[in-house]
Formats: sequence, C-alpha cells, structure tokens
Amino acid sequence: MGGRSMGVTVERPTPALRGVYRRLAARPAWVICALFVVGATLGRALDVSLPPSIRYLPLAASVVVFGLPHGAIDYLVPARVDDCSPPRSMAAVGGLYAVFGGAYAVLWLITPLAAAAGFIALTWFHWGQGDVHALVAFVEADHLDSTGLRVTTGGVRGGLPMFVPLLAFPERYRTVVDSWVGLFGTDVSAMWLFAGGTRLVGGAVFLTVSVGVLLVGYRRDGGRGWQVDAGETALLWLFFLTVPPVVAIGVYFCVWHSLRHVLRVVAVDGTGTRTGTGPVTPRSVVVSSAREAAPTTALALVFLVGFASLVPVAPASTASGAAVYLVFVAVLTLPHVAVVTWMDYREGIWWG
Ligand SMILES: CC1=C(/C=C/C(C)=C/C=C/C(C)=C/C=O)C(C)(C)CCC1
Ligand SMILES: [Fe+2]
Repeated sequence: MGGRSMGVTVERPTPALRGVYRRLAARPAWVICALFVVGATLGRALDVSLPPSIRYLPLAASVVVFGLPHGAIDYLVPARVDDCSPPRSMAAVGGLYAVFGGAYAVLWLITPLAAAAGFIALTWFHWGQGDVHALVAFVEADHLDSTGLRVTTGGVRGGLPMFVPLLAFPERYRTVVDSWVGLFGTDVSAMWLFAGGTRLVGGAVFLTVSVGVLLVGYRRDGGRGWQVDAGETALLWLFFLTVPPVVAIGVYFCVWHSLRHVLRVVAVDGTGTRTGTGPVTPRSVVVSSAREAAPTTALALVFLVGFASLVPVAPASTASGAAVYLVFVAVLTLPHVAVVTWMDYREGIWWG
C-alpha cells in the first residue's frame, strides 16, 4: 500500500517534455534497436557479418552523438538542481571530475584488471540507474512502487548491456576487455568467467530475475508503465543476445542511455530559461543541448588525445584505439556517476 506514494517527490517532467521523451528518446531507440535485431538475425541466417572496422562505427559516433556530450553537460547539473551560480556549478563539477577521474586513471595504471572489472560493475549500476529514472520520471511506471522493485529493475536494466553479451558472445567480450587491460601490459586471466557452465548458470539466474521482477511489478500495476518496462526488457534481451557486442554497446550508448540522460538534464531545468520562451520540441532540446555540450565535449577530446599519448602500450589498431576511448570513458564515468547519483538522491528516484 504505502509504497504507492513512492516517487511522489520526483518532480514529474511536464507533459510537453514527456511527449518529447516519447518522440525523441523512447520510440527512435525502440525502432533502431529492433532494426539491429532484424539485421543481425538476417545476417546470421545468410551467414554474412560486418567487417570488423565497421563494427566500431556506432562507438565512434558516440564521441559526438549524445555519448560523450551526455556527460559533458554535467557542469549544468548543480546550477539546475540546487540553483547555485553557474561558475560555482562549473567549479564543483570540474573539481569532482579532476579528483575522481584522476584517481581512477591512476587505478588503471596500478591495477588494470581491477579497474576493468570496476568499469563493468560501475556501468552496470549506472545504465541501470538511468533506465530506472526514465521509467519512474518519464514513463510514470507505477508498478515500480518500492525501493526493492526499483533496485532490482536497475540490476536487470544494467545487466542487459553488461551481462547478456557475455552469454551470447563470450569470445568477443573477452577480446574487448583484453584490449583494455592490454594497454597496460596485462591480459584477462579469469577464464572461468567465460566458461560455458558459468554462463549457463548466470544466464538462468539473470533470466529468472528479469522475468520475476516483471511478474511482481505486474501484480502491483499492469498498466501502460508496466507494458513499456516489459517491452523494453524483452527488446534489450533480444538486442544484446543477437547484435555483436561492440555494435550493440555503441548503438545503446548513443541512442538509449545518453539520449535519456540529456532529456533528464533538460527536465531538471525548473526555470525553463534554457529552452528560452518557445515550446519544448525534440529539435529545441537537441539544438540547445548540443550548444551546451559543445565546449566541454571539445575539452574532453583534447584530454582524450593527451590520454592516448600517455597509455603505456601505444594503440596500433582499430580495436586498441577503441580501447583507449573506452578506458578514457571509464575515467569520466566515475565522476559522472557521482553527479547522476546525487541527482537521483535529490529527485528521490530510489525511495521517494
Ligand atoms: C564495448 C563492450 C563492452 C563494455 C562497454 C562499456 C563498459 C561501456 C561503458 C560506457 C559508459 C559507462 C558510458 C557512460 O555512460 C563489454 C560489455 C565489455 C563487451 C563488449 C563490448
Ligand atoms: Fe551516463
């Protein structure tokens, strides 16, 4: 019972913004992911596969298509959530990025395997928290009416991109993680992680939790919010089971996680000054967010070039170039997650 009032303190995005969410984030992501599922299934049936360098295109696109920019607007968050002055907001987030990002970069140098495992765990949490926010705030998913259901849903939503590819493509998964730690002269030693038995048991447990949390949610409220949740969960299961992981993660990062976060940062702009006086439309959101993200994205690219020249083993292939980018993203992700977790706390995403 009492649980139903949960989330009331979440300031609901305006109906106009929820419309923009549906048109700009929810539907396009659905269509794009579904098309990739169809493409991957056809490709398998006809025995054709993408050339390796093409597989990295979506990940490369994330440098400018919402991926890197979605974190590059973090400097606006304290100003919008707490009404502090823009310079203070920038200084606080800049300091956070320097300290947390710097410390994590050092961890990669000292113990790359732990840093890599930490990156996957952090992304599991972060991509899960992003989807829980979208469900609670934009979709108004009334079935997620307790902290337990939200945490479990977050675990499922984050595990879809981080765990399901391991079930379907263990070799490629290992190759990617190997390419990260290879930059520091190490390789992945935990072979048991990729063994058939581990994956079978892990997959069965994860499928059970995915279905179980939806069944519990259905009994709370099987309305539209639940239908969206169930549909997205099923789609993402299929997506990460069928689409090769480097492609799938690249696409998901651009059109799923990042776009939702950009809309969230628009939604917390209570004063409405950001979008001017005109109506909020998908176009106005993209244009104004791009403008806000441009300088900090450019700055991140300068740091990326510096970072690439500092890794111990110089990248010499597309795969190791992608590894440099992802390790750099890892370093930015730790402070970014701190910002987003603080937003969750202020908006009452987990417990109302
Ligand atoms: C590319 C790739 C992987 C991991 C990617 C990660 C961890 C990306 C994180 C991005 C973040 C955190 C962006 C910011 O929000 C896996 C799953 C190991 C498997 C194979 C391909
Ligand atoms: Fe993010």
